[in-house]
Amino acid sequence: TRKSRPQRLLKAVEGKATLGDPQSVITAIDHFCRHKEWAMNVGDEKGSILDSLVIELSPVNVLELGTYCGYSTVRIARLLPPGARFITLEFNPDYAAVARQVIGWAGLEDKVQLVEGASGDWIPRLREHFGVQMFDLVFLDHWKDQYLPDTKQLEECGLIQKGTVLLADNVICPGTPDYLKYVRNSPHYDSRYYRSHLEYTKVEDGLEKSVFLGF
Ligand SMILES: Nc1ncc2ncn(CCCCCNC(=O)c3cc(-c4ccc(F)cc4)cc(O)c3O)c2n1
Ligand SMILES: [Mg+2]
Repeated sequence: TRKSRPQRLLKAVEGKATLGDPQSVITAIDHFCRHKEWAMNVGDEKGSILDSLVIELSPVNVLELGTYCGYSTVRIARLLPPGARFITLEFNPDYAAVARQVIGWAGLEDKVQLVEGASGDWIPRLREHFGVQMFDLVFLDHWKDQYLPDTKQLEECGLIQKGTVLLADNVICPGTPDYLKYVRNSPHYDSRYYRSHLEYTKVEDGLEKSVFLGF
């Protein structure tokens, strides 16, 4: 059977990137998505905003919801301080298989724990399974209608505490209206929109950064 798009994306990485060099993996994926086949990575424009926020925050405990091919996983992991821990959840086993290889090609496999499964099932188990107390940064990039229920579940499980930063992709396109309303109207979050474009296109999209102020 014909290879899937993630598998073709991986081939582009293997053909162009340098083993152990995260930047070359990022460049190879962006080139493939811009010139060969569009894919739903956060991309280079929003990726630069993501980079600057990770550098500024220097998070120790990071959670990513929705790994896909591991593009944002590599972007984040390459900037983390030594000793940081990064858990990324992926629902789709085919995406997860590709992401493991992309992360491996970047030489970042020791910094990332890729967990296969649905966020809703895993969030209540993160503390006892991984011994993580709270997250400094949560990057939301999975099903758009899951952003809000998962945020509420993270709050209830005490995995979001004062100072935790939620960074949400696609708040305009495809859009996450209920999540946006919640974080922008809640007195417990200080929210800010970083205007950008849908990856590899001229369509408007952006990232919403929401800092939890504590209950
Ligand atoms: N619960 C749970 N737990 C864990 C999980 N892991 C994966 N999933 C399922 C997530 C499936 C992929 C999510 N991402 C997107 O849908 C997405 C789409 C577009 C887009 C597409 C077409 C257009 F025309 C315009 C924009 C652009 C983006 O940047 C996107 O991120 C999970 N679910
Ligand atoms: Mg996205």
